[in-house]
Amino acid sequence: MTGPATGEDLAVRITGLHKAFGAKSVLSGIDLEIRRGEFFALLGPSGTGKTTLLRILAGLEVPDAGTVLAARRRTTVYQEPRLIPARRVLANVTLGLPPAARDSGRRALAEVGLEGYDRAWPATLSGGEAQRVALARALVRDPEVLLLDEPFAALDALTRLQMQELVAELCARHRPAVVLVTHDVDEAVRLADRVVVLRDGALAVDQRIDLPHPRDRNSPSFVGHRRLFLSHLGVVPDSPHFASTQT
Ligand SMILES: Nc1ncnc2c1ncn2[C@@H]1O[C@H](COP(=O)(O)OP(=O)(O)OP(=O)(O)O)[C@@H](O)[C@H]1O
Repeated sequence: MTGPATGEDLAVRITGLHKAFGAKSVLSGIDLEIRRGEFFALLGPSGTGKTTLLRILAGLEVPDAGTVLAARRRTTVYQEPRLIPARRVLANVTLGLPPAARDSGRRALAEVGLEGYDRAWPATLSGGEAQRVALARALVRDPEVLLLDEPFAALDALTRLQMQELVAELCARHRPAVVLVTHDVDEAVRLADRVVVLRDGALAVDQRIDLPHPRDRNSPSFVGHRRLFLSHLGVVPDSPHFASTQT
């Protein structure tokens, strides 16, 4: 069953979650609680069920067994911006909302660095700008749970870093619970309060990251966390760089 989260502090509570596609078991007995305002990252090899878990949280997929309780206002940002080409930027941001939402739509655009883009057409935007619009569209809905499904994966490396900074800033200001699905270990360690590795249908590591923001990717603690997650992902950190920076 999927329903509203109980308990004042929790944004998500998952108990005994199972999901299979045909004969293939994808999630087997997941228990997970995510607090309000917590930035939670889910790492895992390709095909382990990260997106399936996110889709279950979004209410787009139904579990075979278990209980999924989640705060009511949930919004997803995907790898691709999913804008409607025939609608201008502001109309995309406020899609489905009453006309009075236009002011908050403009404010959300300003928050993502796109002040004055209200009347632009999606086709005229760069990939990074389009993804900023997708973030504004999520923001204007004031989500209690923000679901991020590899939102930076299609961007070039520099834009990705800029977007990570933007998301860190927005989430620190608005404090939704965030569930970030990513392959990028550094992204998870840069952004999250807590990182979980999903392997073979189960949660393999559940690690808090208490480093202050902004986080220095070269600090010994950052490097230590990176090594921990890489080892749980089955990547052996044996390069000279790793050997010289490990803690
Ligand atoms: N609707 C579906 N029908 C059948 N199989 C599915 C369906 N959705 C997902 N799967 C399968 O479930 C498994 C987990 O998929 P999922 O997309 O959740 O993994 P993932 O960890 O997000 O992978 P990636 O990191 O590559 O995006 C895969 O083997 C996938 O093929």
